[in-house]
Amino acid sequence: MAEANTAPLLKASGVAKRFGPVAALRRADLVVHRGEVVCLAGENGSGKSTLARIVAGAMPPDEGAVELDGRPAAFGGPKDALAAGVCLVSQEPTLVPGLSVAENVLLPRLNRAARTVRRTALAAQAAPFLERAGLRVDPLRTAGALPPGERELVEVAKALAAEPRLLILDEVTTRLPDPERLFAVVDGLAAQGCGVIVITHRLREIRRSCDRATVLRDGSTVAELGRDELTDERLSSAMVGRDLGEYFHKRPVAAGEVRLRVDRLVTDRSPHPLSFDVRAGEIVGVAGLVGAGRSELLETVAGARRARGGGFAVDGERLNGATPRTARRAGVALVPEDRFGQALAGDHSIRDNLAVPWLRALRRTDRARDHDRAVRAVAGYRVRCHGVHVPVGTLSGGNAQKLVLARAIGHAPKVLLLDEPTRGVDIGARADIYELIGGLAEGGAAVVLASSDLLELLGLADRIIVLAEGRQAGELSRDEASEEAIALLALGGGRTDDAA
Ligand SMILES: Nc1ncnc2c1ncn2[C@@H]1O[C@H](COP(=O)(O)OP(=O)(O)OP(=O)(O)O)[C@@H](O)[C@H]1O
Repeated sequence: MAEANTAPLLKASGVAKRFGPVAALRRADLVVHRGEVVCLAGENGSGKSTLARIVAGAMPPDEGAVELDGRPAAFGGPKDALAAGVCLVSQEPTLVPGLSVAENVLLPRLNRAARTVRRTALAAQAAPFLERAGLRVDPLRTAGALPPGERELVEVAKALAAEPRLLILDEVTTRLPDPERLFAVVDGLAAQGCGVIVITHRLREIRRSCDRATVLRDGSTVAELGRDELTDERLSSAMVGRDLGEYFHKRPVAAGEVRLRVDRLVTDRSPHPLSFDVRAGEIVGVAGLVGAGRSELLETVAGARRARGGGFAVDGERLNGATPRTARRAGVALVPEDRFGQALAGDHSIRDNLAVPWLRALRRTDRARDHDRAVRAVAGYRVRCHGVHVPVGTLSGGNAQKLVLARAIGHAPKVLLLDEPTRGVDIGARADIYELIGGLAEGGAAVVLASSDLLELLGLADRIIVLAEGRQAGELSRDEASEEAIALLALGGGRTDDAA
């Protein structure tokens, strides 16, 4: 017993895993001690999620050993891992959409305990975990009705309710407007002796929350960085193997013709009309907390939701009652937040997914052209894959996101609507994507960028519109914009520009 206590909480050594011809992990090592927060870092496709899933019992390794408290952890599945206190919050959703928020939060416990608990009692039990996760919703609401950001917080609450000894957070913060709140929870868990593995591409979050970092490259552990070594330079050169230099290249603020005019638009989330213009060559940022109405605004302009009032126009042509098809014809492209729900067909190949917007226009498919286009996109966006014939569902999260972008940008849109475009994308590819977005704007497109990554907004946007509870809380020029100014408006402070 004493021996077990001195062993690390988690020790994974020499872990290898193949998926057919793809070696997702070759030789991965990872150690986590009690009370430690360890970052698992690496480029898209380096094997982080695969290692996380093996540790959490979702699949066995082909080779290598996973030990918990010094004992072999041969879990038969995630339930076994959960029973041993290992809990994974993964990149892709696990909530049961038809169940209530409370039932989802308590699902792991419900399996163990009696199932006849009344709904109101469940709501009361779930409430403290929702509160800790920072989500204010009625616990009896149906989980499937929540927007993606709020669903992510339900996932966090569900993990907290499982009272983990080892918590794995795989790209969780990319959907959260206030990652600091989650990191405060992580600090609290670590102080109680819980081990935490954080997977994130945001270097600032690594520095903020982690005691050290284990870096994977091509499926093998290549570096261990201590707390003092968690600098942007050390992290990025360990992950990518090259120096990335400056991320954002400031473009002169463009003053072309108005390309997108949003005119007293009322969306599902914003009963208060929204009005703004985006000129050719401009990148306009949209900031706001979860539930502020960012995604609904973009989806309405892309024709994926019906406008409840007002309208919008592209190059002076009003698009009333737009459908995705009419919006696309008018030159509007959307990169949605929910990549698998709205953008990609997981069972279909990279080639077919990239071809989708052109299929209808061409009326017949040109396989050779689709193939060439896919090969070019995969090379240009550095998508890690084993050929363009593989199903996109087998790609790592960040690589799938690159495909959604490749498809939207490849369509040479007049208006590009980006909803969390770099969610889960690694730092190397992120630099490439920022350059592409900037290039598209310079070519005359009007770009609307909704992001919860404030550095991304501040680095790319010419001006920033801040939404708060479906209302246009204010607009900040490049000179006025700062993290503090955005946060103040997003929290409801500052002026209100109600365009009613
Ligand atoms: N089920 C699967 N079938 C086939 N290939 C897979 C499967 N799951 C993962 N892979 C491949 O294994 C490699 C590692 O993927 P993994 O998701 O672990 O990477 P990651 O480091 O988490 O990437 P990201 O930062 O993009 O999330 C990738 O090349 C991916 O395409």
